Parts: sequence; C-alpha cells; structure tokens
Amino acid sequence: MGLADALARHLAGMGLSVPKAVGKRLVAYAELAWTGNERARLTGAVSLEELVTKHLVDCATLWLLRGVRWDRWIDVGSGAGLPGMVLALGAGDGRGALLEATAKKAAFLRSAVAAMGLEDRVEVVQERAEDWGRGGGRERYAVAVARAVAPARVLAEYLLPLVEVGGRAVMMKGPRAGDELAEAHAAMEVLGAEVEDVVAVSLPEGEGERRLVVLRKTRPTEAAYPRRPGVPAKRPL
Ligand SMILES: C[S@@+](CC[C@H](N)C(=O)[O-])C[C@H]1O[C@@H](n2cnc3c(N)ncnc32)[C@H](O)[C@@H]1O
Repeated sequence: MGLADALARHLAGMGLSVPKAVGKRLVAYAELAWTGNERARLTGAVSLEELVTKHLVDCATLWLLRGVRWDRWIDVGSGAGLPGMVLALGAGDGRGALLEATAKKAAFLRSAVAAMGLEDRVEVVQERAEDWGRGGGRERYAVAVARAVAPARVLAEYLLPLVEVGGRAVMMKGPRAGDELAEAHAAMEVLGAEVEDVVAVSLPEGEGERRLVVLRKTRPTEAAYPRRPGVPAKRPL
C-alpha cells in the first residue's frame, strides 16, 4: 500500500477524509521533511511512514475542531512545519504563518513553502514567539496553534498575545492536558483567556490519546506581555 493510501486509511479511522490530490500533496510535503531531516534534525519521526501515519494524522485532528476557522492562523514553534503545513495543505485556502526560532528549521520551512507553491498564502517568520508577540505579530491572528512546544502555562504567554480579542489559542496536548490546564489558571487570568473546549481524540490504530485545548481570548493583552525571550519558560505565570 502506498503512503497516500495509508494516510487515507488512518484519517478514515477518525472519520476524516481528504481529496486524493490533497493526500498526495501531504505525502509530498512529508517526503521533503524526511529528506530535510538528514540536514537539520527536523522531526522526532523515526521513518517516513511514521511521519505520515502518526505525525501528519495527529496534526489532522485539528480539522475535527468545528468552531475554529483556519483562515488567519499562526503555528508557533513549527519545527518541520507541524501542524502548520498540514493546515496549509488540507484546510482550505486560508492564510497562515509558520513561526520558528531556529535558523536551519526556518530555512527548511521557506524551501518547503516554495516547493509546495504556498508562497502567496503562507509566511515563514524566523523569530522567537516572545519577540513576534511584542512586534509584528501582536494581536494579528484569528488562531494561534502549537504542538510539542511548551507546557500550557508557558504556551499561553507565547500564543495569546498573537491572537486578536475573540480569537483562539489551540494547544495540541496529550492525556495530561487537564493537569497542565490547572497549572495554567493564573496565566489565563493574567493574559485574559477562558477555556472554550477540550476535545478528546483517540488516534487510529492505537497511536494514543490526544487533547485539543481551545482557549478564547477575552481582552487585549497588557503591554507587559509577553515578557522577554526565555522569561516565560524560566518563570511561568
Ligand atoms: C519539539 S519541536 C516541535 C515542532 C513541531 N511543532 C512538531 O510538532 O513537530 C519545538 C519547536 O519549537 C521551537 N520553539 C521553541 N520555543 C520557541 C519560541 N519561544 N519561539 C519560537 N520557536 C520556538 C523550537 O525551535 C522547535 O523547533
């Protein structure tokens, strides 16, 4: 079975389907990321097949969020482009940004965006989230999303300043999301956000449990946030 078929089978296991052409483009992107892996350590995947059937499928869980529109999004700490490239290739024709602090990874992201013909609607930003949230990215996006970047209370300070009032921060978490959210209570108070939803998803073929945490921003971010690069992680709110 080809990788595009394997991807389709895994997506079907979550009640999702994509047109064949989209499946092929997702696999083409995964092949780029897998090749790029040899030059810069881009993903934790141990094989191209795992990148497709585990990591891409995990990112596609975002399509299950009914209340979130992916038309002005930013993927914070995008790494090899996860979940941002999956959103760009599979979630309509919205505009997005891939934010990544590491130069080698940002260079890969630029080449992948160009190779997939996405330059018109996907921007690569090589910055720290803390800098972009004080600068050009402040309150600019409808949705900020992150996967495997930081604990919820740290991530709240990375994501919420980037989002407009009424916008969403989406944290892709594992089954311990409840504990992380309890720790993030103070951060959400300070940053002005409430938990809108926590969606439980079982990945197909026993690949594990996921929680998609959706926060809604309720008021503008105070000027003091986000704090300087490194401070949110060192001294979480
Ligand atoms: C473990 S990787 C996860 C990458 C990708 N989201 C994924 O799911 O495969 C975390 C990434 O976040 C980036 N990162 C961590 N903190 C960051 C920050 N404050 N601003 C921008 N990027 C950050 C790192 O450089 C790294 O590429």
